[in-house]
Amino acid sequence: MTVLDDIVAGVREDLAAREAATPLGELKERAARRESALQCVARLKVADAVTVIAEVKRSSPSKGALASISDPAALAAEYEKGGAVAISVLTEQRRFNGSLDDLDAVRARVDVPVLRKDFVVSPYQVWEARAHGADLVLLIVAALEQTVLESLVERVHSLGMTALVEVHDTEEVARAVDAGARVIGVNARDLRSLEVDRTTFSRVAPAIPSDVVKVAESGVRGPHDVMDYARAGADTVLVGEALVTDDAPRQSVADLVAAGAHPSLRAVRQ
Ligand SMILES: O=C(O)c1ccccc1NCC(=O)[C@H](O)[C@H](O)COP(=O)(O)O
Repeated sequence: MTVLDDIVAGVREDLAAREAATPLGELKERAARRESALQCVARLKVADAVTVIAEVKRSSPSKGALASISDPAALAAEYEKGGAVAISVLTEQRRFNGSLDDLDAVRARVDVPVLRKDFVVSPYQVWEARAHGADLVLLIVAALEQTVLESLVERVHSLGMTALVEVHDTEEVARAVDAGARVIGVNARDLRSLEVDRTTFSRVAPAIPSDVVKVAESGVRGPHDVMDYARAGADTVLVGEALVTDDAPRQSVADLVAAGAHPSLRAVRQ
């Protein structure tokens, strides 16, 4: 069993408990009372700059505890002030110590789009995401059969949200495109081995169609990595560990945003 298989097995158990506690009809009513989801594509991909998605991440299978984050909304507000175009909130409980309460708190505090970052395997979790105010939902190709992936992308988009479809190789890019992805994330972290290889993006991104937003996920340690991902064609970068372990997250986000807008990148981005 890979790490990803193990995480998904735990997610399915927790999901069954929530489904027993809250009927889908109730979730749909809550979702209907929410304001419409924010449109994300034009916010993630802007002219002349690589944008930054900042993540609320307490722990991870690869590193264990990273940060206690007693007030995820306050951290998200700092990220927003630093210039993050979206906030990623890990809601998986067992391995990342996240929750839907974190998503609620962040949603209530920030005006930028919020990503539900979890291991989504069922339409129920997509409705949950909308009911809790998410604008973006992560779908991991490696965790989903193609027909399930296609139906989840369709469900995310039909609820007005945007699917961030995560891949790790060019075969998965083809599956993501076939499923209708408008935003594709290339994860430098192999979810089976947990190894981080920052060259993954430059190898995989050329297979992504030009009209699809390209997200470079994982492994950003500082501004130089943002610039490397920008040179390799990223439209936006998703950063977790480097920000939650930093004493000055607002300034750190601002530094990454400044790197993404560095004048030397304009030539490569045209
Ligand atoms: O972070 C992990 O160890 C991990 C393990 C297994 C599945 C997913 C995992 N992380 C989720 C992510 O993709 C990252 O949180 C995100 O891309 C930010 O990465 P980083 O900046 O390296 O924290």
